[in-house]
Amino acid sequence: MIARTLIRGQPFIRAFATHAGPNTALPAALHLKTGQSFHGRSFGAPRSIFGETVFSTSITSCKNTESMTDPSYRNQILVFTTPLIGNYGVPSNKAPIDSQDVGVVMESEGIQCSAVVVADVAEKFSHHAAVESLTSWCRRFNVPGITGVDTREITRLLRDQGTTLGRLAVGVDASAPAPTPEQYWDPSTENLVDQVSTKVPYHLNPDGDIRIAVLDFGAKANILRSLIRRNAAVTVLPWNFDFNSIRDQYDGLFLTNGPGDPRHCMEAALKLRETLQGWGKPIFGICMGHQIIGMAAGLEAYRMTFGNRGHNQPVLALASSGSIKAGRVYVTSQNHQYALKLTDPFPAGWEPFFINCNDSSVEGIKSTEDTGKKVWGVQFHPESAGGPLDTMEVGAFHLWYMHHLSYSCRCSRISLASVVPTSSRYQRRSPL
Ligand SMILES: NC(=O)CC[C@H](N)C(=O)O
Repeated sequence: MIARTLIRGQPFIRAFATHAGPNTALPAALHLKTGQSFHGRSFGAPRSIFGETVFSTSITSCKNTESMTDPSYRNQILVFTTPLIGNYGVPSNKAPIDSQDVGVVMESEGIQCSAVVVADVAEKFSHHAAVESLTSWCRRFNVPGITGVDTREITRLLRDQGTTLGRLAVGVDASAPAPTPEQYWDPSTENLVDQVSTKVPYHLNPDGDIRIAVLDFGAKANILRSLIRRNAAVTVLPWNFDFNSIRDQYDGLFLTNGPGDPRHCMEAALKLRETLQGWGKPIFGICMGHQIIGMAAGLEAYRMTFGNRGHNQPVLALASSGSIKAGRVYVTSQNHQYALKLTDPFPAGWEPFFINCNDSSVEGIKSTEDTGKKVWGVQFHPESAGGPLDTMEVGAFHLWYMHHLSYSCRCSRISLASVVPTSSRYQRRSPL
């Protein structure tokens, strides 16, 4: 069969034949709260859901399983801008029993996003590690998908109007009228972290040579893997655990990624403020963890109109640290809707570390050297999975200095004013 799609507005015939869905597929419709509807075919679970519609510009379609199992995508309807998804199939999620691993191959036990939107889903797949199709995997986890829609048009809308509440209607629901604006459910009103964080503390690699406590806001498995593969003994704690009561047992504290609005986790930021005042050991956070560190430092978190999702987000380093050099741009993996507000000057004792080259949002913060503290957070995902490894060293270096408990960051800095435009004109549009 020949599939038709559009490349840059021109009809384009794709002459390979692996990806046509079954003709028996149910109808499906993606409705946006802003009034637009897109009609296509259903794949995966035959059920209708509400969620927040977001797009990812990741072009590594074989890594879609890593995005879909990332707990930070919880309750989101994920639109892939890569048109053909599923041709690599889905691997088994069981990690080898004898490895020093976290037990899963992907980023968590199952699919975390609430639905997926794919221009052209592949029913047939081919990869040495694949055990099932995207469709059957989605069905097993009760996650619906829609295919046969123009994801470029949906993405163009989202990049102009911002992340939008949506409903994926499947089967008879697809021909029912679209919901009224009041009927859309907004996941950002809920504390999603509380739904995905571990309920009880647990240990990984207990014989490791440094002891790291991890506050779990919805940890991606690769963050935990990255720590234990560097031989850290890891204790994973619920997001709102009172770390201050046990902090003397640890060499460092790590705050993970996680879904939703960080302001629902103010409780954790206030506890961290206490930690920052009385505990001099290294603290590092990724994405949600970085936002919590920022809120503890006195910065404000806000909801971005567009968010950044993809594995091709450029960030500029403003300070040198380890192998990271001020003035260099790094390509990073990202998945966030919220950010820390850029203020100039920063709160005393803190400085911006990275800045997004597209929209000037804060991509990293760190404690200043004069404070003697060893704290930093990055908005992007240095651990990748999926994404580029450019900034792996940010995490690895941090772990290294956690281990040696020394801190050196004496190189040049770039002033914020020299790189961030004073006008807001660069921030009006999502940079796709
Ligand atoms: N990947 C993450 O940790 C996401 C952080 C937060 N939930 C946001 O959307 O900004």
